[in-house]
Amino acid sequence: MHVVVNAAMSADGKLSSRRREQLAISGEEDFDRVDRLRADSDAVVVGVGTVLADDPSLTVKDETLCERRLERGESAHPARVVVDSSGRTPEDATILDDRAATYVCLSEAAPIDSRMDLADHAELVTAGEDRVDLLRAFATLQEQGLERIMVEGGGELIFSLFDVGLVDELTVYVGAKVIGGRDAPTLADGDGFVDEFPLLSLESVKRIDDGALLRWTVDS
Ligand SMILES: NC(=O)C1=CN([C@@H]2O[C@H](COP(=O)(O)OP(=O)(O)OC[C@H]3O[C@@H](n4cnc5c(N)ncnc54)[C@H](OP(=O)(O)O)[C@@H]3O)[C@@H](O)[C@H]2O)C=CC1
Ligand SMILES: Nc1nc(O)c(N)c(N[C@@H]2O[C@H](COP(=O)(O)O)[C@@H](O)[C@H]2O)n1
Repeated sequence: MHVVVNAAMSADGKLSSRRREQLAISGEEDFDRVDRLRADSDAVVVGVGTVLADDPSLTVKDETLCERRLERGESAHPARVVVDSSGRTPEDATILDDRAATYVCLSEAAPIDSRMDLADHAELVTAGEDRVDLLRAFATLQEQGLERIMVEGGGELIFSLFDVGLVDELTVYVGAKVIGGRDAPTLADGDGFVDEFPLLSLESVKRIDDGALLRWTVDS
């Protein structure tokens, strides 16, 4: 399995404002790059915080890219995965529509009613007692044939993935705006590291739109 985290942040490291509403930080060229990355993935993963804030579709937007996937014998869109310990994904969330397969990763604490509602629209993966055990959940996804994984956020999930050592690659688009706010989400939130910080090797820097795309691999 190969896990790429991709996100867009402001020049001051924020993924969104303190209102936690979806904000376009990427420009047109970067959104096209993200679309290509999705098209080259088996699954696109987000945390339930992103589903509740953004109601994303996580589908491939460019029809030519969908057609190329079909020609390769793949589904038109990669699978979508929500990491959602207690089954808070709303039943009418766009991510549960029938455009692509969806997996919801739950913990054992998820109530039976939520499970039954979600099971009508998604494959359920249960891992962990109170919180999703990411190592076990990702191992189950791999058993389902999902090898090329793209994680699109948000900051809580990204932190946890670094914490358990699941991230192979990090691509960050740094946009030309300052958002600020101590309560605004950043690229890696969670409890934060105080030692044994994950270390990265810078692989490339590219100007895109009016910002910069940074690509790192994660040191083992
Ligand atoms: N600019 C960008 O590229 C992006 C921006 N965003 C923005 O980020 C914000 C959302 O980010 P955020 O609030 O951090 O939410 P996340 O999408 O990271 O979801 C976090 C939630 O995931 C659930 N979860 C389950 N298991 C775990 C685990 N092991 N580790 C971590 N989380 C787990 C938790 O909820 P529970 O305990 O209920 O399961 C947690 O609160 C929004 O404002 C959105 O617009 C989001 C994506 C990309
Ligand atoms: N790459 C990138 N740049 C931004 O500026 C963003 N705001 C995001 N957000 C991510 O994209 C998801 C929306 O996807 P759909 O258009 O609905 O398919 C959103 O939920 C974030 O994960 N990404």
